[in-house]
Amino acid sequence: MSVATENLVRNAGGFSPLNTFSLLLVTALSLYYLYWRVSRRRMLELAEKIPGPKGWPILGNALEFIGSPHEIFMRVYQKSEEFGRLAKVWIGPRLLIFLTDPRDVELILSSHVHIDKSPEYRFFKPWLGDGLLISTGQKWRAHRKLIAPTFHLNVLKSFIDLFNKNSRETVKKLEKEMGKEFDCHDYMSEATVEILLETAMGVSKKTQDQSGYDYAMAVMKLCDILHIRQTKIWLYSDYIFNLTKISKYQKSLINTIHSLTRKVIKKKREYFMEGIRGSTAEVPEELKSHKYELSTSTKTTTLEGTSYGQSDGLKDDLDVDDDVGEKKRMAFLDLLIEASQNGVVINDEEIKEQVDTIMFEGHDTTAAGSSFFLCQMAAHPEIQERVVQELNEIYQGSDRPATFADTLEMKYLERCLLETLRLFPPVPIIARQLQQEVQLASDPNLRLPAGATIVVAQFGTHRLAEYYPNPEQYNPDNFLPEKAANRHYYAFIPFSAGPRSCVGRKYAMLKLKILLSTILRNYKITSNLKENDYKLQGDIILKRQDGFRIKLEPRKFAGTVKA
Ligand code: HEM
Repeated sequence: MSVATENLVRNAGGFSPLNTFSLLLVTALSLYYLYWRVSRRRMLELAEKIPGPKGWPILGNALEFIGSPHEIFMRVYQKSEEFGRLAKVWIGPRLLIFLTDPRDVELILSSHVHIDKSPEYRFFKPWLGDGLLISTGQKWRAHRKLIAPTFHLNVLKSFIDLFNKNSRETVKKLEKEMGKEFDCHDYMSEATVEILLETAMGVSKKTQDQSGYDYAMAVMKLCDILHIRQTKIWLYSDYIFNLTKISKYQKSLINTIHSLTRKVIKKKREYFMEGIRGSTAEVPEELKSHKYELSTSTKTTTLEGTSYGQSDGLKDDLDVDDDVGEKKRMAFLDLLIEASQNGVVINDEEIKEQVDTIMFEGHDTTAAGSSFFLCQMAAHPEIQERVVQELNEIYQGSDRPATFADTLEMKYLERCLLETLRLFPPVPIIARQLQQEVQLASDPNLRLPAGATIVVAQFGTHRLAEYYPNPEQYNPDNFLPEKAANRHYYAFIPFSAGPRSCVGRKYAMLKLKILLSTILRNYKITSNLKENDYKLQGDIILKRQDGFRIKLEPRKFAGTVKA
C-alpha cells in the first residue's frame, strides 16, 4: 500500500477534531435552517401566491440588482410592468413586495399600524440617527407632533421674503451659464440648502464658512454610498462594510455634513440666549412682500383648488385649521431649541438628528423636483409659454417680488409642477416593514405576510393608465380640479400620504412656486432633449444619470425680475 493510500484509509476510519467540528456545524446549520423554514412557513405560504419573477436558490432575485443605478431602476420598472400592480422579489432570505394599486397603497400608507420603516433605512442611521424619517413608535409620534406645526402655513408665509431673496440670488448666479448647456441640478441643490438654512433653521447663510454647495455635494455622494449598500447584499453586514474603503469615505462625508449641522445649532443657541427669535437673515427693503400685498389683494384669491402636493380629499396633521386662536407658531429650529430647554420632549442629540433629517429631506427632494421641472419646461416650449403668460397676467409688467397671494394665482404653474412630480416623483419608492398580515383591497384572495418589506412604488402608481390616460405623456391638465376630484386619492402620492406623510410638502410647494416662477420670469429655458432621452436613476432620490442639462436665454418680458 502506498503512503498516500495509507493516509486515506486512516483519515476515513478515524474522527479527527476537525471532522467532529464539521459534523456538529452541519447539524447545527441544518437544524437552524429547519427552524427558520418552519417559523416562516406562513410567510412562504402567502408569498407563494403572489406573482413575481423566478429567482435562484438561496440568492432569489438578488442578481437583478446588479448594474448601474440606471440599469437597476429600469430593470425593476420593466419587471413591474410585466407583473402588473403586485410583484414579489426575494433578495436572499428577504421578501420584498412591490405595490402600485392605489387601493392597496392606501391600506399601507393610511394606517397608524404599518408605520415601521424597512431595515434598509438603518443605513441612514450614522447620518440621520433616529430623526423623523427613520424613527418609529412613541419617539416618532412625539417628535412628529412637535415638528409638524413648525411647517404650518402661517409659519411658511413668514418665509416668503427669504424665498424671494434667495430665488433672485439664484437667478444672478445662473447668469454665467447663459447660452451654454449646463446641469441645473447643482444650482438647485445650492439654492435649496441655502433657503433651508435661512428659513427652517433661521440662520443667515453668510454665517457659514462652508457653502451650501459643498454640503449638497457631500449629501449626494453619501446617497450614492447608501444606494450601493441597499443593492449589494454582501454589504448589508456592518462588519463587512466597515472593512471596505467606502466605509472610510462615508465617515468623512458624514463629518462634512455634521460639521454644518453642529455650526447651525451652535449659532441658533447663541441667538436664543441673546433673546433673538426668527430668522437672522436680512432681506432688502424692496423685497419685503407685505408692501405689495395691498396691490394684489383685489384679486379673488382662494385656497380652493390649491393642493399643496396631495389630493384635495386627503387631510393630514399639516391641514389643521389655519388660525388656531392667533397662537404664535414658531419656525423649526426656534421651536426645537425652546423645547429642549426643559429637556423633556427633545434632547440635544435628538435636535441634531432632526436638523440633519430636515436638511436632507428638505433639500435633495426639492432640488430634484425643481430640476425635473426646468427640464420639462425646456422639453415642452408651448407649455412653458403658457406658464409665462400666466406670470405676465399676475405681474402686469412689474418686477416686484412674489407675494403669497401671487402664489395662489399660479394655477397653471402649479399644475405643471404637480404633473412633473407625477412623472418624476423625487422619492420614487417608500418601504415599510409589515408587522401584521394585510388582506389586499385589489384582490381579497391575497394577503401580504407579516415580516415582508412592502415597497410602495409611487413611480409605478403615477403611471397607471386607469388613472392617467396616456400616462407617459406630460399633460398638466391631468391636474385640472375636475380631473383630480374624480381620481383615487392615493393615485397621486409624491409626498407620501397618511400619518407619515412628508412634513415639508407645503413648504416645498410654496418655495418651488417662488423659485421656479422667478427663474421663468428671467430666462427662457431650452434643450434638444425630450423625456425619452432622460436616463433615470432611483438611488434614494430620483435623478437623471445623464445630468439635468438645459440652456438659458434672457427673457425679455415686462415682468422680468431685477436680480
Ligand atoms: C418636492 C419635495 C419633496 C418631496 C417629493 C418629498 C417627499 C417625501 C416622501 C415621499 C416622504 C415619505 C418618505 C418615506 O416614508 O420613506 C417624505 C417624508 C419626509 N419629508 Fe419630504 N419631500 C419633499 C420635501 C420636503 C421638505 C422641503 C422637507 C422639510 C423641510 C421634508 C421633510 C420630510 C420629513 C421630515 C419626512 C419624514 C416624515 C415622517 O416620517 O414623519 N420633505 N417626504
